[in-house]
Amino acid sequence: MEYKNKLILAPMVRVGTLPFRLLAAQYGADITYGEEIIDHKFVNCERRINDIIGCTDFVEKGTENVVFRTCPEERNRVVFQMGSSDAVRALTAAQLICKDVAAVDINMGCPKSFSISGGMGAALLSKPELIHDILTTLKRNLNMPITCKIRLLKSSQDTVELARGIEKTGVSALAVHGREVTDRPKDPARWSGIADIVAAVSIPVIANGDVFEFEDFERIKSATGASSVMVGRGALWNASIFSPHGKLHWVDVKKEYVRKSILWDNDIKKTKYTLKDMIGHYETLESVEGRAITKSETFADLA
Ligand SMILES: Cc1cc2nc3c(=O)[nH]c(=O)nc-3n(C[C@H](O)[C@H](O)[C@H](O)COP(=O)(O)O)c2cc1C
Repeated sequence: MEYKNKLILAPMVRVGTLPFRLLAAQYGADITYGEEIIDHKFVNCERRINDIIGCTDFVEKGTENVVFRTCPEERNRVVFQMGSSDAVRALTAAQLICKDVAAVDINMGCPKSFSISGGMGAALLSKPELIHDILTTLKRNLNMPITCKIRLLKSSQDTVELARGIEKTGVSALAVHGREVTDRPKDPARWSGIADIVAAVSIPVIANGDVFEFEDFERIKSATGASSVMVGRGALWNASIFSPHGKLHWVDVKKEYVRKSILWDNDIKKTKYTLKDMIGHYETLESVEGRAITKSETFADLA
């Protein structure tokens, strides 16, 4: 997969399932990341072809719990993002998925306590040897692009050193969320921190943070020098941000998301979470619609 000059849907837990990824791609996203999946969970999954819906499922053994659902249409643009703290386990998980996705990414930015306490996500940022171990193990054993997503460290020098170390592992690209681990989402992303990394490495850097309008794609590219751009909340609130023809009204995007969720039999809880975040950005969830979504238990209720 080529990482230059791409518009990319960011990995988002509960949001980045198959219907949302297809939604973003329909509006113009070139590459779509799945929600982070923890390797511990994934190694206990089995691959099943789902002929009824026309997709491929990875289901927790002994259950009907679909951990990851994909379909041939997105094969060449979907990135499987994984949480891991162990090279061998990461490889075992990646080997299960490698034929069904375009690339595998390791999450090195998640600040949540379950990630940090498990040695995953942002915990990796202070363990360059483990980063090296995980990325080189994946790189050597899989014939597909391997990438990772990091946050900024406290000093630009440390971040640049980290990025150079990551580049040496042979990854195909490096996604940089322009915030530090302790920053909150409302704190402005530091595009200058991303620019420092772009100047120091020669692999494609994917710039991420505070892209909310189509025009921001060019703004962040010229501010950072990055070749590609990744969007999180801007896409969650209106996935048509990727369209060069201008954003659609968010209500139309919401309807299309519900339609796709039904079509692909998405996890109802994840659809509800995504819808509430989407709607909550524009209006109160105390509305008739907001309360009805909260109460709904099935797609029939939601529809
Ligand atoms: C609901 C939600 C879930 C997220 N889940 C993940 C995740 O699974 N993996 C990850 O690397 N980042 C995750 N993030 C962070 C985003 O990928 C992105 O780095 C962050 O939102 C900054 O980009 P933005 O300013 O465009 O929103 C999540 C963000 C949101 C809002």
